[in-house]
Amino acid sequence: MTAVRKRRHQQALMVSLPPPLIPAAEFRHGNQLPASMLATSPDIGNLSDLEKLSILGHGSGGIVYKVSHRHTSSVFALKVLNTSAIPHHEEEILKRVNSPFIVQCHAVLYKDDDLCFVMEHMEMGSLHDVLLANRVLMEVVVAGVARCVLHGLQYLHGMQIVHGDIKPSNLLVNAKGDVKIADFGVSKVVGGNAMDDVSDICMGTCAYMSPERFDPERWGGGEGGDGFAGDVWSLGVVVLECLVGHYPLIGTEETPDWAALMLAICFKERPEMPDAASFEFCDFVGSSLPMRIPEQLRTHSQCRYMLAFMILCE
Ligand SMILES: Nc1ncnc2c1ncn2[C@@H]1O[C@H](COP(=O)(O)OP(=O)(O)OP(=O)(O)O)[C@@H](O)[C@H]1O
Repeated sequence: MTAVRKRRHQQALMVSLPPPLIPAAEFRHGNQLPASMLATSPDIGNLSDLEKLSILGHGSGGIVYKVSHRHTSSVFALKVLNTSAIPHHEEEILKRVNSPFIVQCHAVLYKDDDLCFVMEHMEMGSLHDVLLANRVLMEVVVAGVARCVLHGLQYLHGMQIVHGDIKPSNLLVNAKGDVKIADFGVSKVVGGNAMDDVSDICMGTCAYMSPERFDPERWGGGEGGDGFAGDVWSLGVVVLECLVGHYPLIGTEETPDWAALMLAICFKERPEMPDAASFEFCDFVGSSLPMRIPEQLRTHSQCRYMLAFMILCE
């Protein structure tokens, strides 16, 4: 079995991504951030300025189109949400954030019942699409993904924003291989110094939820929980998934229903690491997904965030 796994790993398809933004050596030694290369927002005042080219994807609340700006020929992604399904804080958060690690929103437009976000177009689609095409990613690529997402989370958390739904389909990849965080449909701005009850955060996708989001009362996510560490937990699951090529917390033969996920997330021992994974990789994932740590430690969940980030940047 071990030999098969090793062979499978060695056969990992060469990823069609360009080399990661941050090479593996920097993953260990933590050099400076790449310079921010934010595009200046063009003047998009009207939906009629945009020509629909194709459909990029469907989400729970709407459709995302690839569009072209009629005057400049610049290409964007247009996310159209029906207002009856408006996610709570998406508009407010998108207008607030500006980071090379977050998918940029150039304009917010309204038409009848539709709320439309003109977004930076991420040419390679989501990390979910990349995984479907490549099955697994090499560790050096996964390290670049982890670093980009952690920088994005550090930025969001610094602005008191809990993303709440970090998963492969919400991490988008551009033509250069940069990975950026998208979709603030269930995000929340945490108020002032007094952290809100994390159970108040709209629920993201079950499979990537941390124990305290899954079961706040049992795992210290209620009063005193801050919700930030849950984003880092989700990243840990994503990172492991990229390396093993499937959702890593339950077996491929198991049905990922609520009960199976609850048992795996809240009660399982540490997930099995791939044989070929480096010590640093195992350490990073272990810090993001500290299964079975004492309950009182979970309430200081910011520790988990700091720990994961420090290990990555040391
Ligand atoms: N800026 C973008 N550039 C390129 N493709 C995009 C962009 N934004 C979204 N997409 C594509 O559209 C899909 C749907 O995105 P959307 O944010 O609406 O929903 P989702 O995150 O997939 O689902 P849900 O909102 O239900 O969690 C994404 O998975 C991605 O493939």
